[in-house]
Amino acid sequence: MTPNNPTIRMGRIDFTNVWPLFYYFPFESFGDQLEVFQQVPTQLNKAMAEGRIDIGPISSFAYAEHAEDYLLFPHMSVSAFQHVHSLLLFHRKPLAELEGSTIALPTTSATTVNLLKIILAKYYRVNVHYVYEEPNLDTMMNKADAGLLIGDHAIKASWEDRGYLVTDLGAEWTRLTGHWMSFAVCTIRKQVAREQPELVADIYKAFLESKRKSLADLTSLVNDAQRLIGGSREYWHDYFSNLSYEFGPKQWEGLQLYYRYAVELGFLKHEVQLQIWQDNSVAQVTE
Ligand SMILES: C=C(O[C@@H]1C=C(C(=O)O)C=C[C@H]1O)C(=O)O
Repeated sequence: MTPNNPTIRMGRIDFTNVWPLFYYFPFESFGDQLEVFQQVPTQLNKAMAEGRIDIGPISSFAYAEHAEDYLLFPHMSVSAFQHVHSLLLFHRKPLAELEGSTIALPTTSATTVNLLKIILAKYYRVNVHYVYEEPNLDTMMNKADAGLLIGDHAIKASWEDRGYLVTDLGAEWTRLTGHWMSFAVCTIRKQVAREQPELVADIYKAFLESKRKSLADLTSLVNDAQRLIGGSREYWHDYFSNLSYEFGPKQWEGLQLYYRYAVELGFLKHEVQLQIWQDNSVAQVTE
């Protein structure tokens, strides 16, 4: 990497939920200034932590673990107020009766596994045993009493009725707290924001433009999702319309509550300040 030909390494979540941020992103116009790595969230979280990528959406839980090194892009996230439709716990018994159960967690998720732990510990007060598994519902349910899936794995599993109870963790969070929840946030490594402010600003603007265009007319995204993943056009239209890609005060408030609970339960080592990227400067969100 030289100052004349800087390259930024971008992560792209390998799930449909982020499509609006990337669908109209003009990759060609950035040429070799941009390298893209498409992976599931936990792989991106790790790549970001190890300095192998510089920018892109990661689990909001992973931001909290490295908040001193990253900034958050405003107006970009994968958030919801109530149902998400792709963060699902499949279980044989009601949540309140899970005491002593084994729950299989997917190796793909950081935010939602901790959200489930928070909900069960704080609100249901059940002690359970967690095991990590590849995101396959049949394997999970063979080994455990409940299985959590996220992203497209959750969506596909939700289309087949295996007779399990299904809890949407976004809906459950909002029902219990009255708050929004942001599952993925868009981060930029502070050092890269400092060293390559213009390229970073151009990438940010391109993300916002992709989001604007995608949400203004979902037709192409819906058709592609149906063709590549299945389901109905109505399903995908509702799925994209129901998610929120905004990241502003309402989402910050929900996320800060999640972080506070995560600290309280020992899942995070210390309190988290949200540091928001701005063109050439940084704003800190205080409560
Ligand atoms: C809405 C979703 O949010 C996600 C959940 C994540 C997590 O649990 O760590 C990370 C990124 C997003 O993919 C989803 O996966 O469907």
